[in-house]
Amino acid sequence: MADSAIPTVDLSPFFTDGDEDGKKKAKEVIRQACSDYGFFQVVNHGVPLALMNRAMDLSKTFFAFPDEEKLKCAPPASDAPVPGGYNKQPERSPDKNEYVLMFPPGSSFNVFPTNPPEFQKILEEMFTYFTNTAQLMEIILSDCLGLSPNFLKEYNEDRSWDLMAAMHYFAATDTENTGVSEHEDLNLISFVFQDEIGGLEVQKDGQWIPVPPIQDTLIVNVSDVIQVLSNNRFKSATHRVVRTKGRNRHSFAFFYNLQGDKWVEPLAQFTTEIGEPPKYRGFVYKDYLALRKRNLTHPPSKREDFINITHYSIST
Ligand SMILES: O=C(O)CCC(=O)C(=O)O
Ligand SMILES: [Fe+2]
Repeated sequence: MADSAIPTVDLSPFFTDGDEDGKKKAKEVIRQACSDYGFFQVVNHGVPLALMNRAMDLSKTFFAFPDEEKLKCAPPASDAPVPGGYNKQPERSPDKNEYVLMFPPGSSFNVFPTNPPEFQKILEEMFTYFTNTAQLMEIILSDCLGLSPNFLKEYNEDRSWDLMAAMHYFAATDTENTGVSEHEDLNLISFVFQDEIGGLEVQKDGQWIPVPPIQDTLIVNVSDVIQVLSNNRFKSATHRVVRTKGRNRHSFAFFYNLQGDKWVEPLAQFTTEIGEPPKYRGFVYKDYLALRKRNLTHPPSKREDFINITHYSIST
């Protein structure tokens, strides 16, 4: 079955001392999944399940409020890299969703709903746990790439651009069902926690594979920066969200990110040191972010003209 093809990895060996064999086996599955798909799921990932369920319930409560209530935490004018707070996709966008976006707890860019009252605290807790799991994941991915386990951590220690979105997708209509159009995430590593409705799909060999909702799992997605650093060893997965008729969908997406001034280019370990040509020219991360934002503010008329990471590809 196509949908069972997304591997699920148990991360518990990484939370207990001594299970070297368990760690090795998990890393082997992750390494393979990252080069085949850029997508896998994890269980026993360290994020408390009661917290995840509570966050999902509160998010459903928030998004069921009238616009007037939700707009109380609309983004104020600020120099944030992306607007924190409540956002709804513009009418002209094919993506029919709304979301609350946050930076790390304590960030001056954050604007939180005050209703339901517990929502802010629970969002902040989710963010902290997601960050811890992402820090574990960056050690695992560094290792899987044959780099020193601290490589990615040392490459970017600045956590101030990390993001989390609580998302709500409207039910599909008779004529359209796009939740999020096909894309690759631009950051380092993404996590998705989806509700029981499903709709997330990942592309492999030109086919769309549904990622079925499995309770208590997190979906892990390798993103563009890892693909560039690894000179395509690991894939940044193309994915999308398809909406369901008659059912609203909720999810959380966490984006473990780079600080905007970071320089991104294929690492020497995957190019000069092994005599392979780089597949990308280098760029400043925030310049790429600005181009991707332009896709949304000034959408090109043809899908193929949307900027993605191939903008920096070196043709061979
Ligand atoms: O809601 C989801 O399942 C995924 C959302 C997503 O891919 C994104 O926001 O980049
Ligand atoms: Fe995404």
